[in-house]
Amino acid sequence: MSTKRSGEFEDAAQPAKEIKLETPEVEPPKTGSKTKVLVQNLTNKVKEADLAKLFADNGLSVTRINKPNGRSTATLHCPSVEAAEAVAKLLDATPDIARGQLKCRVLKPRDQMQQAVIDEAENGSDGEPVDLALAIANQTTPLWKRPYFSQLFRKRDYTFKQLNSVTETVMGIRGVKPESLAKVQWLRDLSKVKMTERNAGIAAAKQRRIEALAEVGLPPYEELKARNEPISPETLEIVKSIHARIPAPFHDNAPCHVLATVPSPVLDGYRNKCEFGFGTDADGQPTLGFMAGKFSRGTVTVGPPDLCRHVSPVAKALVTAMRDHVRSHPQWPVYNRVTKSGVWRLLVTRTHASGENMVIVQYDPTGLSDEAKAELRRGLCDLFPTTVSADSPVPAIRSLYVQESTDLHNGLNPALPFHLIQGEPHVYENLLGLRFQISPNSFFQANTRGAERLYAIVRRWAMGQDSPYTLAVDREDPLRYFKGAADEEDAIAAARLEAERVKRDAQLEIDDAAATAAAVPSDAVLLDLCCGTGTIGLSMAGAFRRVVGIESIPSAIEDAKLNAAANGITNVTFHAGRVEDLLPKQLTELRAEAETRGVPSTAVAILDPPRPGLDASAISAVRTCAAISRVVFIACDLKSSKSNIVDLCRPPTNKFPGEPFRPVRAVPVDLFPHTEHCEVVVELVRDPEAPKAEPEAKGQKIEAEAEPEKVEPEAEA
Ligand SMILES: C[S@@+](CC[C@H](N)C(=O)[O-])C[C@H]1O[C@@H](n2cnc3c(N)ncnc32)[C@H](O)[C@@H]1O
Repeated sequence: MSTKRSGEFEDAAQPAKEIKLETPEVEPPKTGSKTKVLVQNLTNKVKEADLAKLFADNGLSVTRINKPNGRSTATLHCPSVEAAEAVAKLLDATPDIARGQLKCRVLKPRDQMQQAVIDEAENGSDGEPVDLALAIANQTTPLWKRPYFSQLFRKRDYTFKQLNSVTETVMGIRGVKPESLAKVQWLRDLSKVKMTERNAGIAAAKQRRIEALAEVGLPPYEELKARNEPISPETLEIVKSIHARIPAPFHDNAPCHVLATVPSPVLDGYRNKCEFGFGTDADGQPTLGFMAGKFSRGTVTVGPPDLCRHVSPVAKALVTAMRDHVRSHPQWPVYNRVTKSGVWRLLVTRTHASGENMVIVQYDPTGLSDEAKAELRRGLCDLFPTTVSADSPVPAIRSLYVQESTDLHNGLNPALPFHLIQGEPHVYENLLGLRFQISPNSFFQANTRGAERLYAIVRRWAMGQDSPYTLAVDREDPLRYFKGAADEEDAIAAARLEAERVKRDAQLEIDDAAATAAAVPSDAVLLDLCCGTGTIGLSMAGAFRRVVGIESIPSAIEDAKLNAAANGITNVTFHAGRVEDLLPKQLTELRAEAETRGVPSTAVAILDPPRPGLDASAISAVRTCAAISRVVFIACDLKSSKSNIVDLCRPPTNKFPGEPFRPVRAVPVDLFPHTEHCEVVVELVRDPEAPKAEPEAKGQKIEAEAEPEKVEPEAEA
């Protein structure tokens, strides 16, 4: 139960010191790098114009002044460290602008890699309006300026919070009798811990935090606060990350251990599928990219993906080619979402590590003659050829599709036909040694290398085994990174650490795969629920007696069957339909099979629901299926789908019969670097001491007596 007293940490979620961690060598910053001066304790009367005059009178170069009216702080952008130091010196020597003691701090310059990106944003790229590119990057990848280790901590923190709230929700479910709650073993384990034990745990965590902070040269957070001085965003970021990394045990009511976030093997250009909308840029020029802001708030300006770290260079090249094509064909205007007129609507790129690329262009055919449509399609075929010369800026496109749409809804419409206008109908991608066919409308994980890591963990956990990979990441000493963040020289050390980690990760993945290959296949049946095109079930078929995939979209099931045949996998069956409808029949088959074999049949379920989670009836079907002894739940949005975990773990009722599950471990896996999103894997097993089902209560909420004792937030900042 989080009892955070103030929003200080959240307020401090500023971009931390920008350190590139993913390449081994980082040059130390040059003194000529751009930097900022943070000023505090200015009098309210001082305006931006006063400061500008002061600097001009003294011949000092300040490129931008930001002093919000009525505030005592200012941020001054300077072209070099020397200029910033001269500015700070001048301000120190100008007492009449200060309220009490003026404080000036020259920020360390950004490291070279980030600087290059920022320079591009500030100086323009390819003629696009610069601020727009930056705004788009900030919007689509809001964490892109944070060091990667800080992004990983943030995602673990998020997982903790969501799992805490699973416990709290189960404790507060309407109508469940307190004695039923008290019989649920995982809740008992949480609540039986006495206050003294909890406080002892909290005291130990507090001490570990103090030691961790001391190692990076910082005092305890309480001491920092007691100084009554502003704490820099960088310092707060470090404190916050250390506190998140060393949670107060028992104070956090997460029902299981949350392992450290597993990093993505690729940090840049990792998305294999991107959707770019057409529109106009800030100068009214036709373009495509991402919308700057929300259409619902009246924004229609579209900006380029140039600075978006998650978009691959290949996709960016396709966007540039398409933009130039649109600008040179004014007879076909871009679609205007306000007037609902125009032609070009959407460009979807599917660019794969296999080197096979697909492009889908959506346009509005309204008012276009058959000749005009044929000409438009011919133009696209010329723009995206199937073979290209070695020096071509755009790659070869294996599959080129168009979709005609007059929908109000933006995006590809799976119900409308996709017309193949050039090349082959499918592209292929390799994943964990298997080859998967991808159609224009197929779901495929957006980060292929990240998905391999995710599936390898799921496979180990589904087999009831540890993943050497997650354990190694969890054991890693996080302070290595904080030490790296302490000063610029250490930024180089931190980058080396990161390079070491990438190398070690590659080896761990090999070890993980070898351990899986060496393991005796489980006698259990693997139920791949919400299987999409079967990637998870197929990649685990070798580890289980047989695999059953269930998916509600029939075309995905057709792809799954083709993928099984193409990879020579014969111990799988795929069924089109809803989990809640088809699972009971599987249960009957399992029973019949058990009778024939003369041994009880057990099943392990992989549950990979869509973002909002599954309907409660599907969860009820899983609970009812007594043969399912273990569930590996994969949440692409844990906040939205955690009610499924609640329903798996709550005491039995008529609506949710069967033994409840208990979460045993969880791990966030970062498939979406620089964004707030991550996948979370939770392993659940049956709770052996479950109470009997009781009728589902309708009506008022009954407070659970067995609510865990509240603990004073001793170790919380
Ligand atoms: C996050 S995707 C997972 C796809 C697949 N496991 C993979 O990794 O490629 C969720 C899938 O659940 C399917 N789905 C949604 N509701 C369902 C239901 N009630 N029964 C079966 N499948 C469902 C969706 O069509 C979608 O393919």
